Amino acid sequence: MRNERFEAYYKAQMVLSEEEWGQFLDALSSPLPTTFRVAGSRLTANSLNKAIKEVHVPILSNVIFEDQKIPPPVQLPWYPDGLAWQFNVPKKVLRKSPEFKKFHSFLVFETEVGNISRQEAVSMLPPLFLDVEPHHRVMDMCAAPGSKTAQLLEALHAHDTLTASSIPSGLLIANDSDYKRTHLLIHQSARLPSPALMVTNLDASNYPSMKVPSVPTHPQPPSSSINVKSKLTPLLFDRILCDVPCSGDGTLRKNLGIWKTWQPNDGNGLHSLQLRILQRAMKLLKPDGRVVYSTCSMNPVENEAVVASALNTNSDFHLVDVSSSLPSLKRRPGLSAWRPTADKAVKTTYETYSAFLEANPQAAANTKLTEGHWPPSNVADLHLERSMRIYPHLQDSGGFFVAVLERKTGGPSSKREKKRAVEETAEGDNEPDTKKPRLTEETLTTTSTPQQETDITMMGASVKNDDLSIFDDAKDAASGGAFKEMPYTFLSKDDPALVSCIQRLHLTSNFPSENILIRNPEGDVVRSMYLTNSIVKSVIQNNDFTRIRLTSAGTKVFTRQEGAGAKVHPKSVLEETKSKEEQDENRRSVPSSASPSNVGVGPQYRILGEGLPVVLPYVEPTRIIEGPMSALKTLVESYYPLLESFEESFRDVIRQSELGCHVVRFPPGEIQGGSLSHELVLPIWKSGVSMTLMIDKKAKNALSLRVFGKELPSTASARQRKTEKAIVDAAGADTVVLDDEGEGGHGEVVAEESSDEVTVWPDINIGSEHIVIQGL
Ligand SMILES: C[S@@+](CC[C@H](N)C(=O)[O-])C[C@H]1O[C@@H](n2cnc3c(N)ncnc32)[C@H](O)[C@@H]1O
Repeated sequence: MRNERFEAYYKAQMVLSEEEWGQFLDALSSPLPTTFRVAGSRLTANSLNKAIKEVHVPILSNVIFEDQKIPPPVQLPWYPDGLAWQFNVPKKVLRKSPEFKKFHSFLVFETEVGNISRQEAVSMLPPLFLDVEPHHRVMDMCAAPGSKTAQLLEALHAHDTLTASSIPSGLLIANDSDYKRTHLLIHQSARLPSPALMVTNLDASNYPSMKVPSVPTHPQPPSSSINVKSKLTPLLFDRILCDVPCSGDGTLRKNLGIWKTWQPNDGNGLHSLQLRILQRAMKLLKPDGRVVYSTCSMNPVENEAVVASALNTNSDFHLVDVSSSLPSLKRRPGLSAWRPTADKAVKTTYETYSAFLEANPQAAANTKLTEGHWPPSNVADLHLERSMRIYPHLQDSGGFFVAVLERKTGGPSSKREKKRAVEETAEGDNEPDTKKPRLTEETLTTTSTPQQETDITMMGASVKNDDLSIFDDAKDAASGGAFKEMPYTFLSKDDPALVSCIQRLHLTSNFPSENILIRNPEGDVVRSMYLTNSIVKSVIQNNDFTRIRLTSAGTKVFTRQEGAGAKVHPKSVLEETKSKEEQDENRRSVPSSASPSNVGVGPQYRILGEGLPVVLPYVEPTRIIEGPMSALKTLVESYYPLLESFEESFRDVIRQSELGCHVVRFPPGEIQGGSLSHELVLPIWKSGVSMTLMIDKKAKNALSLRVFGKELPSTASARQRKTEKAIVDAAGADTVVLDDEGEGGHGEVVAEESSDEVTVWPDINIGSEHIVIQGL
């Protein structure tokens, strides 16, 4: 793979010595190793990582394929806690070696349930340098498809336990200007459900200011709540990630199309948008806050030039020296000299903007090049060497750039100065400033001709004229284009449906029911209820959701259960068969706010599998049923197992329980053919004569593989479900109907799969505007 323009351009930038140049080109033309990260909160991640290290790696260490020893996966030395891995084996080995095939299935299933994230090694870096803590207010300005958002969420959730999720006091707003891609983002982040997450669809370069009530520093008299509205202050962030759209030449090893199309105007055209995004981030940052700017491009015009211009327009900021963080990461310092060009053939490059103008007198009007594309005269003062460049040959990765910026600690120190900085930061920027003139040097980007735009290669994917979503969507978002999301309505704590739901699910009185929202205008209780944390609620209540183009907030925790089995009434058959003591016990758990008229009637809700970790800390401990390994096996292997199929002690407890949703805890244990290394807590649904595990099919598969070492039989599953349901129906009992995701509720559609099918392992391709599903 060669591209003369690419070589001429990068030689002119003097990014590497003669000696390294050959290694650089060799690495660029060899296949990129596969990398993945063990995701989730630290405790679960460490437990799965242990299994990779102690179970999978030893098996994979002795694989001989076609007389060749195949190297096992190795940990990336620089990633904290050894949670990131790399392996480089041909696809043939993954398909044909039984050991690797099994490992591959394990990776696929664990990825599907969110425990593993297939992610390029270098893409894992920016969130690490952002250093997020659970109380931080964080913004991910260009977030889709969301691999870094997932890492940021994990950092917010650092206090999660093995089975329960914490509710962080912080906030993560993940934004992307491409509406479709915000849905990818929502899908991705559903793997780590968080009440602290909001997703918006705005042009980051023009991100509007939001307001939240200021936190009182002294206890307030009760009457002060009247003035809450007047005490709104701009929402500023502790941490902002600007992983901006870029030309993506750092992804050449996997986006091979870039070899054909690469030319210097790719980066030239993106510089102004990148700069505006970074400048907006700097404005939205708290004093002492941190911004990480990153690209998967090696072009200084998209990297050091952007950072230098941003620093020169906001003297409060400096580049942080992070050379001692992640000491095993091999990196090169940022450049202080580079030579842009507008010449597609890269015959000439220019040391200064004036040299360029002198040689091309007409250029000023016709190119996107501005003075800001060149090193500024004060380049030495900016310490661009503190930013970092990752080249592919350094540690067999993609190419990448990261810069860490902070507001100067010696900046506004007195109280008054700090206050002024906050006001200057966001006050007066309340409306999207589409009409405000952009920095004069940058106007050309947004006014580029369609032909110029066609030439731009975005992040590795060739952009066709009608594919320029970043330009279109940015305009759309900034001008408040059509936005068709449903409103966000918080339920009153006394809402009868909510009270009834909480009572039936046996949640404790400290459950934050004031933070439950639904998505419809009238506040009618519909199918799903979402939980947010207090800061998310505050942002929603104090900002028009259409203005901030809010596409998602919080996490879905309860869903209405459809199906005959869901229509439970206090005088259900079961209740009538209970002893008086049991009935009294049930009544005692009704919260005091629940009036007799609104308890036990109306729709049945259940806790969603994905919402359970968030709700678990609030489930009445005495209501959590202890389950044996044999029960777990039966629940995993069958869809509607009859109560008779469970061992006696468990069966008796279940028989005594009400119809509806229950939470079962399975302690670590062993059974023939299975071993559970750590506690598991799962939602089940009890119908008249059967019981169903309420997790989706993918999660069930991952569980089966992890605990019982085998995948569920794929060809049999749909048929098996129908047969089991028929048996249950024949017994005259109500069943809960599993939906197409296996989560229960919408009717049943399960695709039959061919057992020969090669399962694909999704790759969230950071180097592309598009999510790429790749078979290995
Ligand atoms: C490099 S990708 C982000 C990758 C992402 N951070 C991740 O790790 O998965 C750049 C993203 O910026 C979005 N984008 C482009 N222009 C934008 C703008 N003006 N404002 C916000 N997002 C923008 C693109 O839609 C794209 O999803």
